[in-house]
Amino acid sequence: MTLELDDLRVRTLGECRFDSPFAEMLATKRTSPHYVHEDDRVLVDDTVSVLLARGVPIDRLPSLEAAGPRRKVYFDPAATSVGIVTCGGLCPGLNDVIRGIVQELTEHYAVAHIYGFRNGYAGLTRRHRERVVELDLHAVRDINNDGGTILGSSRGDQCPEEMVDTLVELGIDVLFVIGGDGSMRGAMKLTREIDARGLDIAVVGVPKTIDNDLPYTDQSFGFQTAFAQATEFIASVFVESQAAENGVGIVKLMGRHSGFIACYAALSNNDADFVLIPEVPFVLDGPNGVLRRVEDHVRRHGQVVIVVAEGAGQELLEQEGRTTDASGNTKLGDIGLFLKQKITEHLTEVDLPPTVRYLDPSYAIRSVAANAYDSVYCVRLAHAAVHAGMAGRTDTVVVRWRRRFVHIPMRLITSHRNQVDPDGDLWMSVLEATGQPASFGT
Ligand SMILES: Nc1ncnc2c1ncn2[C@@H]1O[C@H](COP(=O)(O)OP(=O)(O)O)[C@@H](O)[C@H]1O
Ligand SMILES: O=P(O)(O)OC[C@H]1O[C@](O)(COP(=O)(O)O)[C@@H](O)[C@@H]1O
Ligand SMILES: [Mg+2]
Repeated sequence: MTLELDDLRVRTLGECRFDSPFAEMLATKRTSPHYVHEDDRVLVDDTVSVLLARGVPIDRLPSLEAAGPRRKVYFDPAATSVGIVTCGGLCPGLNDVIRGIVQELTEHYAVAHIYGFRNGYAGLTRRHRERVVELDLHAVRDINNDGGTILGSSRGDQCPEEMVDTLVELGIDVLFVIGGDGSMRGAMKLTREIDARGLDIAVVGVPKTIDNDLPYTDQSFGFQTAFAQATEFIASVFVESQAAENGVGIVKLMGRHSGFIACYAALSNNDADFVLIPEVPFVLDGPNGVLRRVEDHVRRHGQVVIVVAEGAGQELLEQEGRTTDASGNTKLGDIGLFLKQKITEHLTEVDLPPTVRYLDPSYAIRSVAANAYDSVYCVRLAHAAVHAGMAGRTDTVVVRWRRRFVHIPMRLITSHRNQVDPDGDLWMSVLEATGQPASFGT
């Protein structure tokens, strides 16, 4: 997708007329290597060749609005009510984001009310309206020490009209949606309904994905915590595989469409000999197939460790009878167990009867509390989201792009999926670290 500058402009509800609590602090600030002024913009591209190829003046290059506090805000803080909802799969750091939003809104903007909706978009429906909780500093004090989300989450479609009725009933001015691609699609339906009714409600997203598969964001929050957890499971099967004759360790990791968790976890301690991800198809049979390569490795080293992303090799599995979850995500076939079976059969056939250690840590990598790095990242995203909302930005998501916090239009975050580029440097690092071939098969 070729982006033009105008595709990157975020929507705003109107002129910012109220004094911001940060006005004094910002009065003398100018752009520096470590700060981007609110009137400045951050470039999307960062290579000379791409910038030159655009062939436009610098001020027409694709660029993003800087996130952060404004000197003036759109909403009168003392009269502002805010809602927060967390949707979709869990991710380390959800509580940190909630906490950061509540603290910033309370301590600096001193808004009138902060409401938490329970269990995702379901919490905005009529039947769950009475379960809305009021959030204050006390309610969020220690929540960063826990995984999950104090608000709960859910998948499954809800009616935008009904959800907007709830926002109106509670007098919500800004809704913060912490969620993934599905949540942002839902949030865009909310803004469409808000626009249709001519309401003055801002919707600001904080992108969440354990798989790191959302575009226009350096790396999603919680991802680092999750792959660090995954590393422990790889280390376990490595130890087991070393201790056994023809030891085979297999770890299946989350990653429906993108193999980032598998790549990073595998690189982290370099115990993996093969990494299989959705972005790089593979074949099992033949002289260059996975089975022969695994066999060669076991012959040479006496053991092997394979890390497989759950979405890898789906084309090798039975496609019939595939169902979808409540949000419409296709349920995947189990590539981990399939590989376990095929590798066991193959090694037994070639007289290398294996001892297989198979781990599927599944939810164990995403249900933990965020590590210190992710906690910092979450609180900074939370602050950015609050500033965006108070400044009347809507249909907008806050992200970190090339280490700067910026605003992007919500529709861009759902425009495509971030995937491991088989021609990119991450996959090259995986190939270097594992020594596996660039492709299996022909
Ligand atoms: N196209 C869509 N339109 C409206 N709501 C959606 C859409 N896709 C998902 N949602 C809703 O967003 C919420 C979270 O979506 P889901 O796909 O489960 O997780 P994620 O946000 O992590 O992608 C669910 O309540 C789901 O029904
Ligand atoms: O069982 P659930 O809750 O549907 O979640 C499982 C799936 O969600 C994912 O973590 C993706 O979710 P996110 O990218 O939205 O975090 C997949 O990797 C995983 O298979
Ligand atoms: Mg999703």
